[in-house]
Amino acid sequence: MRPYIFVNLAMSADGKISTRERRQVKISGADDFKRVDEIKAGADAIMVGIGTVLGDDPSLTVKSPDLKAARRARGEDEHPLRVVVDSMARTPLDADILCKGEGRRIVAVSAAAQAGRVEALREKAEVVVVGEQNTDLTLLMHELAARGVGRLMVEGGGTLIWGLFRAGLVDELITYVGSIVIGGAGAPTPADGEGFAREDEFPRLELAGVERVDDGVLLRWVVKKEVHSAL
Ligand SMILES: NC(=O)c1ccc[n+]([C@@H]2O[C@H](COP(=O)([O-])OP(=O)(O)OC[C@H]3O[C@@H](n4cnc5c(N)ncnc54)[C@H](O)[C@@H]3O)[C@@H](O)[C@H]2O)c1
Ligand SMILES: Nc1nc(=O)c(N)c(NC[C@H](O)[C@H](O)[C@H](O)COP(=O)(O)O)[nH]1
Repeated sequence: MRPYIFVNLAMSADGKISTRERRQVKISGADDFKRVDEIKAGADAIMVGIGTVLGDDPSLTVKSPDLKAARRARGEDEHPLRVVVDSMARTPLDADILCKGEGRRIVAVSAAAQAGRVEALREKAEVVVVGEQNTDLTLLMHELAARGVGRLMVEGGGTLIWGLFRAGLVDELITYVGSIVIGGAGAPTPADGEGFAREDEFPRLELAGVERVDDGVLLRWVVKKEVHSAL
């Protein structure tokens, strides 16, 4: 059992999700940010990697008062459960994701995380320990499903997104392509990490939507499920 997992990100026309110094770039336009708020409000949980927390300090809160009221009317917290994948428990205790907006938080660490840091985080969030060195994403998804998470939105960054693809955990990829060029050989992209090397490893996608939004393009793919040859 695991949640339905959809990745939503914005990238420049040349495929970067931030600058080579990992500085956040406003890529989406007003309409796309509004769409992001809507899908965030419709999610049970929203997830980022620790690199995004350290780089952007996002709160991952729902912005629209109407959307927050609709969540409350459904008996839900104003904001989705916020999840940080943080193998070594490096989430700062004053991070916006832990401090801004009411609602539940989970920090997912590995057994290798330093005990003192884990204990300190327990004051601000539920800490889930899954995996030895690296947070085990598959086990984490079972933990989230066990807590009632049916729809999980992943915002990034590139390392986490590649890790999710490698574990076969992505059901849908939504990419907003903005009308800027960022460049930089080392600038983060939607899927970083180790990367796939062999053709037969590449996740295959089915294009489910193409839409002009603001001054860019919104692409929606459904990830094809591997068909294991019947042995
Ligand atoms: N444009 C966008 O839509 C968007 C969205 C989010 C983040 N970003 C950008 O992405 C950059 C951050 O990306 P990043 O790759 O540095 O960091 P990240 O957010 O992907 O976090 C990486 C960390 O998360 C943990 N982690 C990630 N994958 C894991 C896995 N498979 N198993 C276990 N632990 C895992 C590890 O601790 C790892 O160090 C920032 O510059 C941020 O601005 C852009
Ligand atoms: N969809 C999208 N378009 C962008 O142009 C951009 N830079 C991001 N980056 C992802 C980052 O995680 C979000 O920008 C934070 O979620 C905003 O921070 P808040 O949650 O509002 O605190 N995401």
